[in-house]
Amino acid sequence: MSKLYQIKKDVQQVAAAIASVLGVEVTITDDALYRVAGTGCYAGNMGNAPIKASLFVQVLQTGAGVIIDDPGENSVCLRCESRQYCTELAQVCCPIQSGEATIGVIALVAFTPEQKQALLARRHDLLDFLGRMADLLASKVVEQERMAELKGMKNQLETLLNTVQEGIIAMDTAGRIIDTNTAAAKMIGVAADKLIGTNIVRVFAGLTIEDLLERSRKSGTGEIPCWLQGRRLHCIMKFNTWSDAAEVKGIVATLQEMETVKKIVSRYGWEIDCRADEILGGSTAMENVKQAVSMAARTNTAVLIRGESGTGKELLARVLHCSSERRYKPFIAINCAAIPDTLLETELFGYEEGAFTGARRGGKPGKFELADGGTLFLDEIGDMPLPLQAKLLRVLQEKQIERIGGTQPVPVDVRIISATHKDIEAMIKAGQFRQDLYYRINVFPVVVPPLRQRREDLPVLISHFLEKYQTAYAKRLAGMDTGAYNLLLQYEWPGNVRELENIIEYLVSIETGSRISLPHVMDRIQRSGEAAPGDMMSIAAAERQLILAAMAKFGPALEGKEKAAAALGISKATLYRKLKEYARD
Ligand SMILES: Nc1ncnc2c1ncn2[C@@H]1O[C@H](COP(=O)(O)OP(=O)(O)OP(=O)(O)O)[C@@H](O)[C@H]1O
Repeated sequence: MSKLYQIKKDVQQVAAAIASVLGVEVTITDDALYRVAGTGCYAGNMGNAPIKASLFVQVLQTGAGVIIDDPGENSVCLRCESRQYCTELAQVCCPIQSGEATIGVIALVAFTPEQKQALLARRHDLLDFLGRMADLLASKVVEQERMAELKGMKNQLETLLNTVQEGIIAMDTAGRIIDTNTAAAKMIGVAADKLIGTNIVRVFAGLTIEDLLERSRKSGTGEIPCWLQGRRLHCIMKFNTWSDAAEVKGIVATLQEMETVKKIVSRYGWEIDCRADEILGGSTAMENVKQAVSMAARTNTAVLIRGESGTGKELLARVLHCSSERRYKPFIAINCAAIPDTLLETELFGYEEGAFTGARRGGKPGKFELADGGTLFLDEIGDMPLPLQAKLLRVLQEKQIERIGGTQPVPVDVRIISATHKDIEAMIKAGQFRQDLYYRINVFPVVVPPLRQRREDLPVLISHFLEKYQTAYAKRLAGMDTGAYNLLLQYEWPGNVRELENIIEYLVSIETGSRISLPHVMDRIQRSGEAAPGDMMSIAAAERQLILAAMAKFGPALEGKEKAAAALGISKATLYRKLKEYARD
């Protein structure tokens, strides 16, 4: 489609205006010689086939205007196919130029002697006038091209905005919505065209204009509470301003639904690195624990995991979550002992804006809301203060929470896994733990025995952590001295698997020789014991057992003692001193 054809309405208007002012007929063709507009006898003959007038061809080729007073006879007309039917008496022809290109021809035609006289009398003025009309049409073409370009850019931008998952709302500085993408309209539940013109503070009831301006000045992010026809829109909003020179012209808000944020956290934060075979240990005790976890994963009931610190309670809780139907939803963990009592309530249940002095703008969701649809792991539940135990019980019964300072209950669907190393039954007797809460959280009990009661698991754990930390420290060791290995097997492990993992990491990191040696192990275990004085006996006992085993193997003779000291990696003097101590006991 030619450039002139795209503005054919304008072209026809110009043709009609010229004809009525000058009293002659007008015809306008495009650069392919198709008639785009015409008056009088030309009016009904538009765009069917290219016209064959050789005069128009010449104007298009030369880009210069022509006046002829003898159509049919003029030398230009000699090549014209319609020459013998030509009824025209005079013509003034002018090219229509757009930049360097000639995009059409505009012509005035006289069919009567009066028209011819009028035309020829003012021929040069008329050529000049036609030149201006041609310029007018050329500028219309440019305008049309710009409009098409702008429309293309607008479509591109709209597609872009509607492709992003975040909601986007543009507004003026008074909060009046100017534009919005489909994601925002969908989140709010109102059609985009209905939102345009509405003030944002009418959509988000908790927002004021002052608040909006302050947030946008600081490019702030926060939750905006919002109730839409009884539905709570839980989203995170970020505000930015846009300016023209130094003046702020408007504000853009981006919205993300909490549900989406939680899905991302859940997907990328956890789902990918959690597998049931991460629980190591083939002892009967551990096999029973693994079986219990896999059974609990098939249910939706509350699980209470009990065991000493470092036995792997959190690991079991994560594996349980990942093996359950909730695996694509969040797993949120909170350690009730690590957070001061006063903060624990807000951490669990969240708060609304203005709930207390210093409360964050827009409020904050609690762990219950973040875990919605997934699992909440309440570690060290035995440390939860009594008043909060009562509130937790109510939430578990009613399956809804109320943020601190909030007025509306928020429904939550959360599976609870709790863990403790405390003697909860004794705490119940002492009035420190609510019995009714205990029944609620202990529907499915799982007990993890301490490492010292399942020593069969030690070899697999030792070799796993050795492998893990050799890779981490980019080292390759030839293994471990027998004495060192035996000490690890005999030690009491009061800190359970966590302590074992820490010690092996330390041993791998400091070892400069090819094998992990007994003195390093003894030294490290000794220091571990110093941190927990109650466990000193177990280290001493392990050491005694080792030395006596070596003596039994190599015999009490001088040579045997020398061999035992060498195998244990200690000096003969130390061996004699130790043996003297044992003899005194
Ligand atoms: N059976 C196991 N197999 C492999 N790794 C384990 C095992 N048990 C524990 N671990 C590892 O030991 C470390 C401590 O485990 P975790 O934090 O789960 O213990 P916990 O009982 O929850 O401790 P706490 O009561 O102190 O919170 C983690 O690095 C965990 O991966």
